[in-house]
Amino acid sequence: MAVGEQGGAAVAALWLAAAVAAVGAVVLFVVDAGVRRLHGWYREAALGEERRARLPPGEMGWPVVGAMWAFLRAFKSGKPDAFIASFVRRFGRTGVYRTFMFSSPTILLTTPEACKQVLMDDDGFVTGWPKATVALIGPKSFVAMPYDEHRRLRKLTAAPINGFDALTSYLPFIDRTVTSSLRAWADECADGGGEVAFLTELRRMTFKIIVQIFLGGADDATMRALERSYTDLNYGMRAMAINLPGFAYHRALGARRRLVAVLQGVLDGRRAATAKGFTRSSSVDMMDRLIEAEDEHGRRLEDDEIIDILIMYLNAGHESSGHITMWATVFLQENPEIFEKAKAEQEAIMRSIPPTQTGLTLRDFRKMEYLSQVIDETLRFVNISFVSFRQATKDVFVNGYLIPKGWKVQLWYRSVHIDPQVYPDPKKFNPSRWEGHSPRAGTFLPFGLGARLCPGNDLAKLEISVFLHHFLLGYRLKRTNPNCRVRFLPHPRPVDNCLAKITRVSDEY
Ligand code: HEM
Repeated sequence: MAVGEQGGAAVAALWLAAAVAAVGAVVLFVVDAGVRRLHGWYREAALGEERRARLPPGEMGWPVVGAMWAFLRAFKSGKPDAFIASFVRRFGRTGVYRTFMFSSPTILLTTPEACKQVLMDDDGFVTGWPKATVALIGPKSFVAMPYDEHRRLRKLTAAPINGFDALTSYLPFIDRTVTSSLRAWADECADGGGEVAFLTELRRMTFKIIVQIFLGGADDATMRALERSYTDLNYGMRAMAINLPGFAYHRALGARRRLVAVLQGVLDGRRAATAKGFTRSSSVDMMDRLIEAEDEHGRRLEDDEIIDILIMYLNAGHESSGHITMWATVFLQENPEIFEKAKAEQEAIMRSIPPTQTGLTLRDFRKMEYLSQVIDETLRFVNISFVSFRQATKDVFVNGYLIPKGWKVQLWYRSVHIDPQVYPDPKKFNPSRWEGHSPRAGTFLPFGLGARLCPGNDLAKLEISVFLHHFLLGYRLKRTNPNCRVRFLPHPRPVDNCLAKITRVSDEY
């Protein structure tokens, strides 16, 4: 073949390949659009025309996965806000969108007003955690409990954690645990120039505190076993529910089985001791309260109910507090002006404490106004609980759009906290924005709102404040990888768990 002919054949082949690719792309586009439309029709047809017309904008996406890929992609690529931003871009700033996630038709709510309406409507909504999460936390815990049972057990368990008397009684233990932990880490870093995984250590510390409150403490081996299991449990919480070896969800189910076994062992020990007539020397803890609790018909809780409530509380009671303590410390250390202002406040508080007083009191804690602003700003900025789950028990209209009975609802606290209309310059860490500012209802939701408001909110703030108080007065943190990548699932954290050197800077410590 002549050279000219060869060139012509190559060009023709290129044209053919381009034509095949173009046809392929069109076919893919048509198939993709068709499958999405079919899935939408399948999920929405039963609503009938009138109700369908009132649905918020959005789409169901592909069967089975829906928006899960987009959600995981955004969070795993370090751009969590890209997920909701894509709804805003495609469907407008309605603040209410429909989609398909965690195997269910779902409504996403992203504005303070919409979140507040749903959180305050106990008649129209119950909790709606994905089935896979319920299987991990426990079907008999608060995440899946009927309304009346939830009210009763919440009352029973919340008062002993959050009231003035409860906090006063926990404060000395928190104070001791914080000071001894800081001292131990500084010693470890001093010897041979070592480092600590600051987040891992903080999670251990907050876990120790919550185990003391709920189980009256535990030996080191039990504590480590529980802690490790909780780490696996949490990784599985926001992962795809694939129960196959090698997947996070599979490991999390194994972790739950181990947690049940450990807690069953503690419970059996308590029951056996009671049967033999032994009385415990230490004071009453949450496990005792749950064992003794009776409803109005004299019914006591079964072992599996007690264990599920404990698994939930022990998890909720240490993960978020540990993470927020780490971020608040990091932000303080990264912002010298904020650090100095917070430190000056703590020094003033120390000067006001009478020499006869040992340790901090709740009165001192109440004087920590600026530190409280630092913590609120950290809660807003970090968005540790970025979303909450509900399910509609009847048709409800939000912002003029229908949430059909039975559909799941996701409340995007994260979107509320980074809305520039609510928080000007939202990507700036600025504790002073809280000075003299009482947030409008629904605009600040780090602990949720309404009947499911976090029962540990005051305890969490107390723990974090006590830690920061001692840190500001006696220690400094130097991160090994200050620009370390942040992973956003299950909670925002640096991938190196905040590897750092802790240095003691005051002789008082
Ligand atoms: C900084 C720390 C914490 C944060 C950011 C946080 C956040 C939250 C949020 C947003 C909710 C509401 C979930 C919803 O609306 O469905 C919640 C519920 C809950 N939290 Fe916390 N929490 C923290 C600390 C604690 C502590 C220390 C405890 C235990 C002592 C605790 C125990 C619980 C429990 C049991 C629930 C479920 C309440 C219910 O369904 O009635 N949390 N938390």
